[in-house]
Amino acid sequence: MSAVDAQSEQTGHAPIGRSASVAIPPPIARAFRAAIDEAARFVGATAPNPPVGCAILDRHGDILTVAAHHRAGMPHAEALALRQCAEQGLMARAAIAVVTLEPCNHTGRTGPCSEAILASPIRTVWVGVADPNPRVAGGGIDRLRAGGCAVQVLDQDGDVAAACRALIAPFAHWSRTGRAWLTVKQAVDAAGSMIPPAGRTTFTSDSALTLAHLLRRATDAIVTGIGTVLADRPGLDVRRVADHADRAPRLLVVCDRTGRVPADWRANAVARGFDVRTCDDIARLPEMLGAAGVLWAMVEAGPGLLAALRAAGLWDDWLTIGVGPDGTERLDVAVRTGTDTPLRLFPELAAVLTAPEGEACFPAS
Ligand SMILES: NC(=O)C1=CN([C@@H]2O[C@H](COP(=O)(O)OP(=O)(O)OC[C@H]3O[C@@H](n4cnc5c(N)ncnc54)[C@H](OP(=O)(O)O)[C@@H]3O)[C@@H](O)[C@H]2O)C=CC1
Ligand SMILES: Nc1c(N[C@@H]2O[C@H](COP(=O)(O)O)[C@@H](O)[C@H]2O)[nH]c(=O)[nH]c1=O
Repeated sequence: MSAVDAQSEQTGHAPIGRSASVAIPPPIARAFRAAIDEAARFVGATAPNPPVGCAILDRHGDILTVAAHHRAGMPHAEALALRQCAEQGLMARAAIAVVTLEPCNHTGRTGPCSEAILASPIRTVWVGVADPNPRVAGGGIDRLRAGGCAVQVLDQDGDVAAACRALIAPFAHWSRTGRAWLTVKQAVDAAGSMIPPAGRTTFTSDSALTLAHLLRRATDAIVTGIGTVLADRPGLDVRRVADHADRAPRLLVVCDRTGRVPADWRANAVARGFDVRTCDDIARLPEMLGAAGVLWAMVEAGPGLLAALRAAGLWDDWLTIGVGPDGTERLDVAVRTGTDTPLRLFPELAAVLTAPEGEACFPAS
């Protein structure tokens, strides 16, 4: 019996493969954490594919290798992890795969991961969350079971399962609706105003600005309003944080009904690598982004556009950063569609999300 199965037995929880509720044995939880962290490094690089991480363990629960999907067209996490195992001469010891998302069972840009796992010595698979993609939806798990693997899918509760769902929240939303996930990021000063002091475009703290750039890096597109473009001539590019996987958003959408985007600003944005488009009907914005392969977009706009998005219910989560009335740093998150928000991936925000009362703050003047 493996250490991992033994752990289940000692704790009295159902062993791998049963559908009954299971506590995650510590070696498996550790492997999930490693796979989640690796996948999180590529959030913002994989669209239209989801970010996925995979760890391969030996029968004692020791991690042999960890890998993630880097970008569409490149190997899936499981395929890369198996390749690393083989390259390192560790394949004979491979016994358990821990995958944040159900392995695929179709031939897309790469071969089916279920078959790659079945062709290896691995016979136990832990899955963080079933694939919401209708082309996969349970097929990978069924194929693995039919091929002789014991497969355990995590329960809905618990931090590990929540992190696996957070990783694919935009992908799940896009797969079901064709719409991009919209995160509004709003900076406010102590008086509740969004308008920066004269001569400046930002006013929040150093750490808040870093968080804003981390968010830019994690998303696939930035949405702004023509008022902001005209007032700030914003860069909206990723700075302040390293961009190891070339994750900077490629698409920049300006909500503008009157064709006022200045040619020189557009040319600058294009020179920085942006595909600049305009949107004259915000009702169509999520579909427009989704059709462009955007899973997750961040809105950085002024009070005019934010009020319109709020009134139309066109947001999935809403992050307010800045200074509270008492002068202290504030960080509020409102989540519209349950708790499966990708903002959970940011440690600073995970703390806010688990707070009993996440206060929502909506457009300031
Ligand atoms: N603190 C913060 O987080 C931020 C602050 N700002 C600040 O905000 C100020 C600019 O704010 P504001 O002038 O309100 O500009 P916005 O960036 O909010 O852009 C407003 C424009 O959005 C367009 N828009 C509004 N509703 C719709 C709709 N339904 N469909 C399509 N387009 C729509 C309109 O374009 P049209 O006129 O063509 O109809 C409108 O003029 C600046 O001072 C800037 O520094 C900006 C970003 C973030
Ligand atoms: N004022 C404000 C923000 N505002 C957003 O940042 C834009 C400037 O981006 P850039 O030109 O790339 O530095 C600005 O036009 C607006 O969209 N963001 C914040 O994190 N904190 C702030 O205080």
